[in-house]
Amino acid sequence: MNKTIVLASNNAGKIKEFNALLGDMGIDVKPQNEFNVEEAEETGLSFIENAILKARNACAHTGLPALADDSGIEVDYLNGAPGIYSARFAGEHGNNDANNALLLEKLDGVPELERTARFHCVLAYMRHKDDPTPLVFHGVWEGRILTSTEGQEGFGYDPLFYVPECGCSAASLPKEVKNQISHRGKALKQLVSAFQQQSAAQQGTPF
Ligand SMILES: O=P(O)(O)OP(=O)(O)OP(=O)(O)OC[C@H]1O[C@@H](n2cnc3c(O)ncnc32)[C@H](O)[C@@H]1O
Ligand SMILES: [Mg+2]
Repeated sequence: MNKTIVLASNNAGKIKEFNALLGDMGIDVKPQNEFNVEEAEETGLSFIENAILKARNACAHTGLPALADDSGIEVDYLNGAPGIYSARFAGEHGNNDANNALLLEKLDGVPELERTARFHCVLAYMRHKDDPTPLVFHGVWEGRILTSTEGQEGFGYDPLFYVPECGCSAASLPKEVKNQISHRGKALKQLVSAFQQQSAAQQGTPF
């Protein structure tokens, strides 16, 4: 299964997680900045729409198959915010410290039981820009929002995301553990098994 796929993401944290998870599968994923792909505008109203927009944009610029990830955190007390706007919650795209500070501020004084939240990760894989049947996978990771940051690993909201099954924040988990149980890890496992099935059905012709 040696095939190059463009990874339609500019997020260094995500790219590291993808390399760790897909490298072992013999799938060569190259970030879109290696092809000077311009960032897609995320104008969709759902993770699914945005993931497809990003994948289509990378296919169009490279002529290669592309995989995109649109993800974010849904906080129940905030009626699902920041959701698809997670990267730009505090205004400036990708300012993790500002996003985390704003989340803490909005949940100030909210008791533990009402701080439930979950990460979503939607992956879209497209063979080419006009692919009429993008493959879409969705992984979810349940937890709650801490009252202060904890841990140094990961990226984004990880320092504020308490993982009940581990008894610590996502940013306190070794990366191998996060990759096994996270929203992204779950979505990627579905993708890998779809690739394997397809490859078997096509007698070795990779996806
Ligand atoms: O669109 P690309 O280029 O992939 O990079 P991005 O950072 O803009 O990515 P998104 O549009 O999907 O926004 C997702 C945001 O949700 C947060 N997020 C997603 N997955 C996360 C994870 O595993 N841990 C912590 N925060 C995460 C983080 O703040 C991301 O910036
Ligand atoms: Mg983005």
